[in-house]
Amino acid sequence: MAMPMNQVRLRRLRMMLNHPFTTSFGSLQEKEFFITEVLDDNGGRGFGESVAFTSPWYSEETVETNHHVIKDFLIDLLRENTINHPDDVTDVFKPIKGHPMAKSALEGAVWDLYAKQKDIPLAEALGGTKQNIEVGVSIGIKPNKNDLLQTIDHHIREGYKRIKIKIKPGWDYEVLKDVRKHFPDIPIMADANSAYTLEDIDHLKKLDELNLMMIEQPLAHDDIVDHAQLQASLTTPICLDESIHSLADTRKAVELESCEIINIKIGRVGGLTEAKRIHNYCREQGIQVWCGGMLEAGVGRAHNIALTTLPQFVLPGDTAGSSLYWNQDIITPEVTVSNGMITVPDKPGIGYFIDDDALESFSVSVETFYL
Ligand SMILES: O=C(O)CCC(=O)C1=CC=C[C@@H](O)[C@@H]1C(=O)O
Ligand SMILES: [Mg+2]
Repeated sequence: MAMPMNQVRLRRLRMMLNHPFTTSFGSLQEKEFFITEVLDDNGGRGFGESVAFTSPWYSEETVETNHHVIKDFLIDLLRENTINHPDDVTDVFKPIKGHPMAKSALEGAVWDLYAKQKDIPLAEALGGTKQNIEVGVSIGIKPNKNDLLQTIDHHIREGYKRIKIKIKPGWDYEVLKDVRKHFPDIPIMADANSAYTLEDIDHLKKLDELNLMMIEQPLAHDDIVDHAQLQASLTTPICLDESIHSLADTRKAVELESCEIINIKIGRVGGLTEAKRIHNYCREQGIQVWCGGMLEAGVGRAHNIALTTLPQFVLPGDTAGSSLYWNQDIITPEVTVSNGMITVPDKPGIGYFIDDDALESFSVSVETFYL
C-alpha cells in the first residue's frame, strides 16, 4: 500500500557552533543546513536533516547544491512515483546521479514518517536491536598540544568511549605520541581527512607504534586503490570515510583490502536504506563499522542513533551529546550521553520531539511543496 504523503517542507536553518571545529581543510563556526519535513493527511510529520556544508571541502555537495537538487529534482520524483516503503526512495532517486546528501535529507524524513505511521521507533523500523549505543567524540585540530590534552582529559572524564583526533601534516605523529604518553590506555584514533599521499608512507608507518584503533581517510577523498597499498604497509587498520558513497564502493574497498573498517555516514551514502545495505554487507564480510558524524543538529543526531542500533556497529561512533556543539538544539529532550552511552529513545519515529520554537528561531527560509 502506498505511503500517504502530501507535502514537503524545506526549511533552511543557520546555527552557531559552541566552538570552532577545525580539520585539515579548514575551520567551521556556523552551520547552515536544511530540515526536511514530509507530512501526511493525519498530521504526521517526518523529519530529515541535510549534512552538506556551505563549502565543498568535505565532498562536492554544498548547502546550495542540496537545495537545487531537492527542490528541482527529488521532490518531483517523490510526487511522480509510488512509495510503499522507505526502501523504495533509493530506487526512485536513482535517475539522479550523485548528490547523496540531498537524497538522504529527503529519504530520512520519509523513514521518520513511515516509523511514525507504524507507531514504532525508527530504530525498530530499520531492524535495529540495541537499547543503548556506545559513542566517542571527535576533537578538531587545536591551537596547541596543551589545549588538545586538556580537551581529551575533559572528554575522558565525561566517559566517552574513544577519542578521535584530527591530524594533518605537521600536526600528527609528534602530537599523537604526546597524547599516547599522557593517556597510555585510552582508545584513540586519528582522522586525516585526505591530508596525505602515498609519498608520506614512511611517515605514516610511524603511527603504527602508537596503538591507534585506526587511521581514518589518510589518502585522497576519491581514492580506493592507493589505500590498499597503504593498508598493506601498515599494521594500524585504515578506516574509509570520504571514499565510500555506496554499497558498490564498499564492496570494492573490501575486495581490494583498502581498509579494515568502514565509517558509515548516512548523508554520504545517500540515506538510511543504503547505509543499512552497507551495514549488512560488512556484517557478512566481518568488517567492523561505526557511524560517523557531520556536526549534526538534533534531527540528524537522532537518525545516527537509530542506525547505530544495528548489530554490526561494533565500534563507538561520533554521535556526541547535543551540548558538545549546540547551546540549544532543535529537539527535546536534547541528545545526552552518560558514561559514553546514549539510551535509544523508544518513542515512535526519531524518538525526540521537534522544538518548533527553536526551529523557527534558527530558520532562514521555509518553502512548501505539494505532493
Ligand atoms: O559530528 C561529529 O562529531 C564528527 C565530526 C567530524 O569528525 C567530521 C565532521 C565533518 C567533516 C569532517 O571533518 C569529519 C569527519 O571527517 O568525520
Ligand atoms: Mg572523517
